[in-house]
Amino acid sequence: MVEAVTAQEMQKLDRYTVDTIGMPSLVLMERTALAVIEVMAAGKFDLSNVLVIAGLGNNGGDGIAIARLLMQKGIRGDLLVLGDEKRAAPNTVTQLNIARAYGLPVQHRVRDFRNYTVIIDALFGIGLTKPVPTKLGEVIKRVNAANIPVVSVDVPSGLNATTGEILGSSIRAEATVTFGYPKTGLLKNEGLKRAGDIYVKDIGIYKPEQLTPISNS
Ligand SMILES: NC(=O)C1=CN([C@@H]2O[C@H](COP(=O)(O)OP(=O)(O)OC[C@H]3O[C@@H](n4cnc5c(N)ncnc54)[C@H](O)[C@@H]3O)[C@@H](O)[C@H]2O)[C@H](O)CC1
Ligand SMILES: [K+]
Repeated sequence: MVEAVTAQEMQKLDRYTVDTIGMPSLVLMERTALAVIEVMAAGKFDLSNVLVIAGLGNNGGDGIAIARLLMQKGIRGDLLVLGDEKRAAPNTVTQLNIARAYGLPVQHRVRDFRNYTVIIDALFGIGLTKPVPTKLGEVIKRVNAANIPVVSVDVPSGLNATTGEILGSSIRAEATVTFGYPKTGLLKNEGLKRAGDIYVKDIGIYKPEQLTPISNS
């Protein structure tokens, strides 16, 4: 497995890719969504009724893009956005506008998680640094109690992506699709127990030392 990175190291690589390489962040977000779809389509998950749970940060933005792509493939499911949309990150607002423009309904509450065959967890990603707000902690507990397979986007929500410690409460995932490099928090402490199968997907973010042109010798 390639060398793992901390949340900060990943955020630095993200900024380098956007600011120095010039890759638009929405393109990276679309690639994260396509990467998760690729894993979901590999046949290990029952896609009869998919629930995407999205937060307000860019992890949520990934989730909204995933929900839109699933709908456009004719997959039955729902998108649940948790939090006040007015406080969402800019790219997450953009993803919400795109989803609605394509006709995807956006829900803000779901009564029973047990109606779904798989849940995609896009509540929090590597940006979570403080304990999960109480209400969202309750949702995480209800998701875990529903015993439905969960696929986490980048990191199981509620985990510190660097230390693998739980910040209040955290999702227990069947699988985690993480981007660019494994996160150190997926490989130790509670992270190791809650990440499930880890898929590391290339979205075009590389360490500068790995950018040396491939010599056509
Ligand atoms: N370089 C990459 O790997 C890319 C990663 N992407 C995705 O972006 C997230 C990281 O996004 P960020 O905005 O930094 O933070 P999080 O989404 O992890 O959110 C945590 C942050 O947001 C607050 N928050 C979120 N939802 C709520 C809510 N409902 N109520 C209150 N607060 C909320 C939370 O408190 C934290 O402060 C990374 O994991 C990837 O999934 C990019 O999409 C592409 C490039
Ligand atoms: K997540």
